[in-house]
Amino acid sequence: MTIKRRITADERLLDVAHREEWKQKAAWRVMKIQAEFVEGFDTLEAAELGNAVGVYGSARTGVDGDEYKLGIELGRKLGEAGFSVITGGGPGAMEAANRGAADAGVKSVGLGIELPFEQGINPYVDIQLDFHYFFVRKVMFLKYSCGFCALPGGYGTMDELFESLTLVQTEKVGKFPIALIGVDYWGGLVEWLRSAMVREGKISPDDVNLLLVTDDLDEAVEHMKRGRE
Ligand SMILES: CC(C)=CCNc1ncnc2c1ncn2[C@@H]1O[C@H](COP(=O)(O)O)[C@@H](O)[C@H]1O
Repeated sequence: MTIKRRITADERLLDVAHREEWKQKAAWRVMKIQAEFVEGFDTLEAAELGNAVGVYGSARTGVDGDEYKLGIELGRKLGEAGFSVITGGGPGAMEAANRGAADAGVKSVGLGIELPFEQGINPYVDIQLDFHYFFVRKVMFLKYSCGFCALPGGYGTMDELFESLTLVQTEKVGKFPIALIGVDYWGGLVEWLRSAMVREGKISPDDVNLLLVTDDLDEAVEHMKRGRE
């Protein structure tokens, strides 16, 4: 099946090719962005998520592999520990974590995003939001989670991870545990943080300790409990 490419709201806002259109419709777009914030806050306040953990991870994780099983297990263990689970609502690792949360009977949230090639929200989400703008969606992740777990992922996962890390490092958010699940996958990145960023003085040695890197899901869940109210 071929999926038709569509122009997204983010693209219209950011792409220089749409500058003329932006000039004419700037005020309307700002209102649309505002409406997206209002809708997000309203829905997630009404959802009464309690303590929730954001789970990031690849949209491309296959349903038949060990990584997908790991995602289900993580969602389930977080749920059993009393956390709601928030993901991007897409396929792969997001779907796995939502599935585990649904198995555990806790609230399973999907912050969906409009993309040029729409994939749709995964079926294990019970509270669904659909965003046009990545930046609005990121605020929701951060406002309604008390910690994050990152399963192996690509650029999208990195973006979400480093946004969270920057906010913790700059003390914009307080206690906010972050766990990277998968020593083999993440070990090289953490090694590079030490050998390049710390060595060149771009971050302090303690900044690396803002990340827990583990294969042990129980350890990750215990770590998340440090972010609870
Ligand atoms: C196969 C494909 C491109 C599907 C896209 N469908 C998606 N649906 C929802 N969130 C997404 C999607 N792609 C990326 N993201 C966001 O970026 C992260 C995954 O990006 P990546 O696959 O690691 O880089 C997720 O945590 C999610 O919040």
